[in-house]
Amino acid sequence: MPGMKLAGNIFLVGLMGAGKTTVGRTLARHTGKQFFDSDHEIEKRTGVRITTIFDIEGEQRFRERERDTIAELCAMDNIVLATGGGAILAPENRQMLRRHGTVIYLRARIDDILARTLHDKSRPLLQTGNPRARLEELFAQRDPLYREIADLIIDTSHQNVNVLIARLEQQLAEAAARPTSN
Ligand SMILES: Nc1ncnc2c1ncn2[C@@H]1O[C@H](COP(=O)(O)OP(=O)(O)OP(=O)(O)O)[C@@H](O)[C@H]1O
Ligand SMILES: O=C(O)C1=C[C@@H](O)[C@@H](O)[C@H](O)C1
Ligand SMILES: [Mg+2]
Repeated sequence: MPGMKLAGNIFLVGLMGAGKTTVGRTLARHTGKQFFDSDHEIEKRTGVRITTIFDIEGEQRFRERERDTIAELCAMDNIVLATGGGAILAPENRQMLRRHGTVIYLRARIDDILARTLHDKSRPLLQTGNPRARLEELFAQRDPLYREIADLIIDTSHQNVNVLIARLEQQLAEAAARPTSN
């Protein structure tokens, strides 16, 4: 729904391969907001890929970089932000995202995520012998956290990206028209 008006920031959360980057770019174009991706910002700042940060510094240091980056991006206005899949692990990030914008949880089935990420080596947490088991663990741990902060939950399975975005924009417009309940 190009031209739709929805004030403020929109934050996309969800597992790797849920479509945050893909959906976020288009949503930003349709809403006239600036698009950011926290993973890309971290890569820009460090000058290296996420996998390299994991290899050299470890996941914990990556999470610190991610926290700093999320805090800076949350201080902006009128942006669409695709967050890293694990950004919601830190309670500070969850609080920050809730406070500073509308949070959309893109929910995907494990089978879809496996298919979408099969040939992509850029996600260090999936470079294991059994990516399905890893994804099941991540889903069990994170689904409640994504839900905890979500204003909207969108199921992305069996959805062509364009249809998905149209539905998402319709729900956002409906949510914006409703009196706030929280
Ligand atoms: N609804 C969809 N249907 C089919 N393919 C999709 C859909 N959404 C995204 N994809 C494809 O899945 C892949 C992963 O999408 P994307 O990179 O946007 O996910 P992400 O949530 O940003 O992942 P990450 O957390 O790892 O950055 C891309 O190749 C994208 O084209
Ligand atoms: O799910 C995760 O923990 C991650 C997802 C990606 O977006 C990257 O932030 C990184 O690969 C870690
Ligand atoms: Mg992404």
